[in-house]
Amino acid sequence: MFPKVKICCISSEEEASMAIGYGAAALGLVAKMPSGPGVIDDALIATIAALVPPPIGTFMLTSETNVDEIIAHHYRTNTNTIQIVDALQSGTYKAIKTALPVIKIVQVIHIINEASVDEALQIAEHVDALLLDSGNPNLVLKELGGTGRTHNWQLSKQIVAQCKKPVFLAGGLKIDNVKRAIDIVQPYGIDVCSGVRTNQQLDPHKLEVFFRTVYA
Ligand SMILES: O=C(O)c1ccccc1N[C@@H]1O[C@H](COP(=O)(O)O)[C@@H](O)[C@H]1O
Repeated sequence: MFPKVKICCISSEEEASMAIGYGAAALGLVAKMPSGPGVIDDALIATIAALVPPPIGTFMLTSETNVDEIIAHHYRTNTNTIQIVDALQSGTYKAIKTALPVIKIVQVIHIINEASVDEALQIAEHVDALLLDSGNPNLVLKELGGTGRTHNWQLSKQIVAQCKKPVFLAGGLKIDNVKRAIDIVQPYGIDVCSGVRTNQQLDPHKLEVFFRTVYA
């Protein structure tokens, strides 16, 4: 089976339409971050999300780590999915589910070393899906995604093999490496930002070739 494709860093209604037109199953809308190229403001996230038809997923990427702040952030953007890009510092996933029962929760795990595998498998029990990325939340200026870098796919492969929830693979995916990444990791979905952009704009040619490569 082919993986679902999530196109991230959507920055306008036009980019949303283009990504959906080429076959995106989900769109990523990046809110305020400590670093990264894809950030847009909450009002624009809400505007784009409201225009996206079902069953397309609208993922609001939040760097909030406090559950009350995450819930408040959701109410400002109203996407159907919350992608949490950093580790929870206070509160529980259950509290988010109780407050927002129909909203899907996707937790990002930044693949750093073998310990990331245990972290992923433990957190998977509490969320709807995982997304494996290449950031480093331990840096002084946190990297929470949008790095354009790949990570150790052997660790991601271990997570997919053992995890009972859907797993998206992200981090530096592009036309030249996406097929190999899929063959190795066998993810439920793949997620791309910089690999389908030119000068930070969504590039229709790269998108077309990317989808063709994924579905080959
Ligand atoms: O793009 C950003 O600005 C960003 C910032 C902070 C967290 C996540 C961000 N984007 C996400 O990062 C992944 C990987 O991006 P890339 O393909 O390596 O460029 C992507 O899924 C975006 O969702």
